[in-house]
Amino acid sequence: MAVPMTPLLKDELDIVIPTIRNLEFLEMWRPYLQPYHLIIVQDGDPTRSIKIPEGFDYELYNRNDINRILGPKASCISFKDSACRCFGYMVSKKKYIFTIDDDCFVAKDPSGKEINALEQHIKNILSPSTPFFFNTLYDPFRDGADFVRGYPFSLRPGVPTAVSHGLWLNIPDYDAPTQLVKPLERNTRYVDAVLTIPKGTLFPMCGMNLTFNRELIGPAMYFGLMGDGQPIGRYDDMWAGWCVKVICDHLGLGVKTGLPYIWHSKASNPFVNLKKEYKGIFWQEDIIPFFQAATLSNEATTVQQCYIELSKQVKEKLGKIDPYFDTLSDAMVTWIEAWDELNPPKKAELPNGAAK
Ligand SMILES: O=c1ccn([C@@H]2O[C@H](COP(=O)(O)OP(=O)(O)O[C@H]3O[C@@H](CO)[C@H](O)[C@H]3O)[C@@H](O)[C@H]2O)c(=O)[nH]1
Ligand SMILES: [Mn+2]
Repeated sequence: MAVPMTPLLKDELDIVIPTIRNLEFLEMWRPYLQPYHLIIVQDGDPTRSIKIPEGFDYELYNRNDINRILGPKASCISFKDSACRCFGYMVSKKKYIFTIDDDCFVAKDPSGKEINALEQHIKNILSPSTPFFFNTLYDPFRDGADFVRGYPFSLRPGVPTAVSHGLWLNIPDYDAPTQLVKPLERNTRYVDAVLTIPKGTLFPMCGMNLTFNRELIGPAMYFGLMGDGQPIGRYDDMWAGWCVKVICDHLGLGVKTGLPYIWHSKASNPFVNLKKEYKGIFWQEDIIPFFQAATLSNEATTVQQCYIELSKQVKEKLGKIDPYFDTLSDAMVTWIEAWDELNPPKKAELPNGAAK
């Protein structure tokens, strides 16, 4: 009798969902996600109870839990913004994270077959990336592909993959101005490709359909301070992506984008989004050059050290744009302190294995 396959990374991966809604969307994902542990970060009013379909193994955190667990350090976790999801990354004890929004459903490929997005993310994250030399036949580690002629053999082993960035059919992740001028545009284009984002190139990381190796890059996955009381929104994942890419480039880690697709069903309100994004749209004309020019010292060999160095540069170079960046820089430090408090180095990682 065939032994049922154990789902890949079943005990090494958590699924983080930020939500202000009930989670009936999980019904559609049940065949693919039920074997995995969920970390649900309930945003907004903690007295609301959200409905979670039967049969899922989960832990649920609301704002009261975040405040109880982090105390004053909870100030670095956004409130009333999907950025709160990063609390789930911090409390997880697993090696990998898959984060998905509650308005993202199972998409179909051009043949009409359902896409198991998590399975594709796992393939992406478990195979190497090629940031140092572009392979024109895309991801050489996919079935039916390889390195093309002229690709240096010395670079073919690739580097460990830290991030797998998936895409979206139907409602694309457009900013508010684009949404306003193209309200009816839907993404119907399924591109069967996975690409490594080359070293030295930034990208707009969307948190809707994202997987990462928590042990390689977790401490850099801070979704910047947004939402209640903050002058900006909908740049949480972008901020994380820029910090992550600079640190991945510094540490020789890879970031992939492309497959898998999910079906993004809900367009959030473009006018509300415009208000949230407004300052970010012009601030980013200074933020991007900052990250493009950012350098980290040779002494920065851990993600935490890299992140603290970045936070100092944020205060020094972006603080002059707006006091928000001073607050964000401090929040970046608080995030690392909270991360290290909840994730003390394992005994083996301590110098000569000394007990902490
Ligand atoms: O205050 C809030 C609002 C929403 N959430 C949860 O976060 C995700 C995304 O929410 P939604 O799908 O309504 O918004 P989008 O504009 O489509 O989100 C995309 O834009 C980015 C803005 O940061 C975001 O990262 C993308 O996913 C849902 O699960 C909501 O339930 C929340 O927790 N708090
Ligand atoms: Mn959405």
